[in-house]
Amino acid sequence: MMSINEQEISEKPQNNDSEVVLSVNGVSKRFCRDLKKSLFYGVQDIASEVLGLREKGDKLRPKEFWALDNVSFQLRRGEALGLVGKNGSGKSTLLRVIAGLIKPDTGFVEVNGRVAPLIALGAGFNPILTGRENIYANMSILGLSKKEIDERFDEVLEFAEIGDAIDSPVQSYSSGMAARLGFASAIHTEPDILLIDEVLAVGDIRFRQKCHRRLAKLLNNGVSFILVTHNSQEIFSSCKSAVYLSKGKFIAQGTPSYIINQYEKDLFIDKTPEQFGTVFLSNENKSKTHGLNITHLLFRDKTGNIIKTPTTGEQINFCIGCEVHEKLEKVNIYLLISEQGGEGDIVLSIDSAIEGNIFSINPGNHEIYLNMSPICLKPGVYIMKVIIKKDLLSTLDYFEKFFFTVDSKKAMNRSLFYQPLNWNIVSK
Ligand SMILES: Nc1ncnc2c1ncn2[C@@H]1O[C@H](COP(=O)(O)OP(=O)(O)OP(=O)(O)O)[C@@H](O)[C@H]1O
Repeated sequence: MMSINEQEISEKPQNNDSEVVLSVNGVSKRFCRDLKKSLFYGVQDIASEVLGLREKGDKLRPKEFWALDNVSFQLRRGEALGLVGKNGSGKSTLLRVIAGLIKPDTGFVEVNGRVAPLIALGAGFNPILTGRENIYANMSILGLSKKEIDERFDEVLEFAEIGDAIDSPVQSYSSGMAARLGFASAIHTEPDILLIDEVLAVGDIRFRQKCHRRLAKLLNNGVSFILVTHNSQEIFSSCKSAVYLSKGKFIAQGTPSYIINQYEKDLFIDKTPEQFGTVFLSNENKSKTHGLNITHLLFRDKTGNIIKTPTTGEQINFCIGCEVHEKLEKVNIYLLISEQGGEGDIVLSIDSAIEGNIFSINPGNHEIYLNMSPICLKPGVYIMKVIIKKDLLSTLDYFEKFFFTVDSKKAMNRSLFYQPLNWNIVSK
């Protein structure tokens, strides 16, 4: 588990005075991968509960695992909280526990108000009932009387924009139509807390925008929501804070930019080699005939210390270590940087020759310094291809994939690159 550092604390939303509407306290939930054992444990748990012998659920039985492991956080009135984590990290399970659909094995959830869960597609609709029947069933489960539903029905229908399909069985709906109806009926129950699990992902862009506008309005009226999405942009545009879960554990809570950076970094680091941010090469079996071999690639700060992870906006030197076997003239360096996990587009292409940097290098061991002051890559994981050429054409040596991470020390504007900024107000 990541330690809560100073930055995280300083980046926590500063709304401590507002009312807590949801408090998740040390919640754990265990599941079993084995169907037979799972059924057996289910029967065992029911029997123990009936007989008042229910053991503390803090131990795993064979084939069980923690889908949620001691998760705690709070949600305040009018707060929009994004919930992020890899597939299977426990996000939906957490929402189900909060909605009261499943019982935690340890810990408890305190809710102050009405919770409207919009979990998975169709928000729990019955497929053989019509949209109309489902609205009545759904809204009454959420605590509305028939009269209240009658009064709101037209508004729900208008918001959902599904027209005549309202009288067809929900099983004939597309996933987008079911999501529209689910969202429309949930927001019209006047909830205090909305739980939104990926339902917006299936809507078309226009409907998603309409949902986000409505969510902003609800927030202003004091409604709180938890939004689960794999779309980071949605968290940026809708949420003021975010929680990061990994393997059922609470990892961190903070501003969207801090949490998404942390999450995206972890997402890609899993797939990258151990030599991350520095690489040392053995050139024992390499031919020396080209006159130069790359020995290492790394970053150094201005005093020469090796830095594994450069920080956006800070000065850094990218260093190419090389062993030169003969005097070389007209050497140029070519660097191509792309984002790991991106579309493969080059985010930064540097050809030293273009800006007139063509080097002569004597035999011996050297480090070629590229001073970046500051480094303007945004926080993320990158792959760099390094090519050293002679006479602009022949390749002396190259390194295909140098992986490195760029970190950030503070919250940053979300953009394609970092722009150093200084604001001033000048009196005229
Ligand atoms: N009823 C269940 N029985 C057994 N295992 C379950 C059950 N429900 C969920 N799990 C497991 O619990 C873990 C957490 O699942 P959960 O659906 O909460 O993850 P998630 O973060 O919502 O994932 P995704 O992003 O893919 O929707 C997964 O390993 C999943 O397979």
